[in-house]
Amino acid sequence: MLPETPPSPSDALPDAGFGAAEIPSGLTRPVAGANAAGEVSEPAGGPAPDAEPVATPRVRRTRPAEPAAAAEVPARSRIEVPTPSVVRARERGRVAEQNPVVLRTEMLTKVYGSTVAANEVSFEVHAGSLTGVVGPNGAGKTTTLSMISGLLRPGSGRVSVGDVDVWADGAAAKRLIGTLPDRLRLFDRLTGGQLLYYSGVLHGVAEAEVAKRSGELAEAFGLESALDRLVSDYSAGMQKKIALACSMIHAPDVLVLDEPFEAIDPVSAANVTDILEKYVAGGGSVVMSSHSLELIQRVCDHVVIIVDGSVIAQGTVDDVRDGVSLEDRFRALTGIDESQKGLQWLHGSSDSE
Ligand SMILES: Nc1ncnc2c1ncn2[C@@H]1O[C@H](COP(=O)(O)OP(=O)(O)OP(=O)(O)O)[C@@H](O)[C@H]1O
Repeated sequence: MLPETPPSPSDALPDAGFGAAEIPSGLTRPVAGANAAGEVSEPAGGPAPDAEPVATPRVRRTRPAEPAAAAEVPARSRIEVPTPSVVRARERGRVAEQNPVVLRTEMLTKVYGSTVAANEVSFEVHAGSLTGVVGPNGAGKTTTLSMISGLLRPGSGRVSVGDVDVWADGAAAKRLIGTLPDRLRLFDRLTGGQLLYYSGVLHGVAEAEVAKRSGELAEAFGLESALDRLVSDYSAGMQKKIALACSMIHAPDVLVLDEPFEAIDPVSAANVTDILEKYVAGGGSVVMSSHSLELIQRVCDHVVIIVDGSVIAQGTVDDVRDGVSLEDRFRALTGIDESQKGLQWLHGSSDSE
């Protein structure tokens, strides 16, 4: 039963032990080739792109032990320089290519009257990969992501997560997929805590585990103090964050996120990036759309470019951008500069001249 007051993070988690940007340990997933410490190595047998999804036990991350004694502290402490996201993404892209395919779209098509919103869209996502889906307005990104996450029935084509056909076995697929849909339609007369509670139990997570994960997710997304408030009273960015948290609470294999960074402030965006990077480092996979090509280039290891419903380029970010910035590549592929040429009346002299 739903508690009248949703479980407070502090009640549920006496000492969760996670920093503000740390993803809850229960949400990490195994990666093919990961050792007990969660480090990834290439499989001995080489690439296995069509292998079944990973079924090894989850990788649990533990805190390193405290230094035993002051005498162990080196005379001059080393300054830790964090690896930039872009370097991590490049390395992750290489490793992910060796991992099994967890998500596959095959010839996904959706037609509205005379508009072909998605035209035979086919691509694959490997375990441990962060894939960006980009394209101009109206290109078909939301249509494609909605068909992947089981929210919009394709006209034709197939989408599978592991060996589950999303449109043949929706219930099984929804346990494997976490979704942040376009145009959030949240049950906003619930509190944030209640929304997390329902998202968890409706995905079959045990109540005690939901309480634990809710606390950890609220802490990770900086929403601890907002859990007792109605979601309708949240700001746009807070609503996005609670929706993201809800998409993760059942520790899915794949996150399908439509513009997860929209309306989120820069500090929170860095925090969300960190959460997503840790999720994929634990073996999860993310497919997300964004209009920020700078963000996609920095954070994602793979990219799919869709124009007029069709995939016009896909692969690792480095392969697709081919030595120039992703934005320059995108402009060249989509001809977006060309489409602006007819606006001289706006850019130049006034009508009265
Ligand atoms: N329910 C609908 N009925 C009719 N046409 C639709 C419907 N949904 C989407 N479309 C059309 O399908 C095309 C693709 O839309 P979609 O929302 O997938 O694009 P998008 O790439 O997500 O765009 P944006 O970047 O603006 O969010 C557009 O031409 C859109 O007008």
